[in-house]
Amino acid sequence: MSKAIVAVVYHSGYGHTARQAEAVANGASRIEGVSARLYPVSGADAPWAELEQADAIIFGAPTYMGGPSAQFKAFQDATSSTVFAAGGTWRNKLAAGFTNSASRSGDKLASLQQIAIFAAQHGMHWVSLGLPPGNNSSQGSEEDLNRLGFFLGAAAQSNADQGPDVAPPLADLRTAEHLGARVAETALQFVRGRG
Ligand SMILES: Cc1cc2nc3c(=O)[nH]c(=O)nc-3n(C[C@H](O)[C@H](O)[C@H](O)COP(=O)(O)O)c2cc1C
Repeated sequence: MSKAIVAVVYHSGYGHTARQAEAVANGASRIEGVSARLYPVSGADAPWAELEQADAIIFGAPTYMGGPSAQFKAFQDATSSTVFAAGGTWRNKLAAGFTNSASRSGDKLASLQQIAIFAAQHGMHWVSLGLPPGNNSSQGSEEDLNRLGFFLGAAAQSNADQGPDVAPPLADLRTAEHLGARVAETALQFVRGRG
């Protein structure tokens, strides 16, 4: 049976986005035949050889000042030489993204868009969240999957005065798990299609 490797590469300054990243990886590893690997980054150093082995890379960063954190951007910029100029070695891998911030919007969309453009620069295939928006009717609630109503990737919201032990809430972690599982299933389809 075919196997697929899903890498989750993320930055987290204070631990909230790390919770989201763990949920993404848990969702991916639930899919039989998929091995999920978590890679925290905080600048230009990354396990480049291991990322090379991945069939899909899911990128995540907190939204800081309306975009991915500077530490995650430094990782992205490093790929200019380690990946792009080294032969475009991420071409045709799958990609997806997630972000977390304090406000419900907090301009998270700008971070997801930036990550999607980054993936496109590497010739990767973008996998969207694939969930309808939650909590957008009188029947909705804060417990809904995709309660923040994103399509491009998974969003989470962490109250500014709460630590990563309680934030982001379960609904956002389950949304992150959904993204991981969706990318894992798609990665298996790609791997089997190549065989
Ligand atoms: C430098 C900085 C900039 C921030 N900018 C935003 C922002 O633009 N929008 C927002 O909603 N929250 C913003 N926040 C709040 C963080 O996104 C939020 O605390 C998040 O949970 C941090 O994730 P982390 O614990 O993984 O670092 C900012 C926080 C910091 C430290």
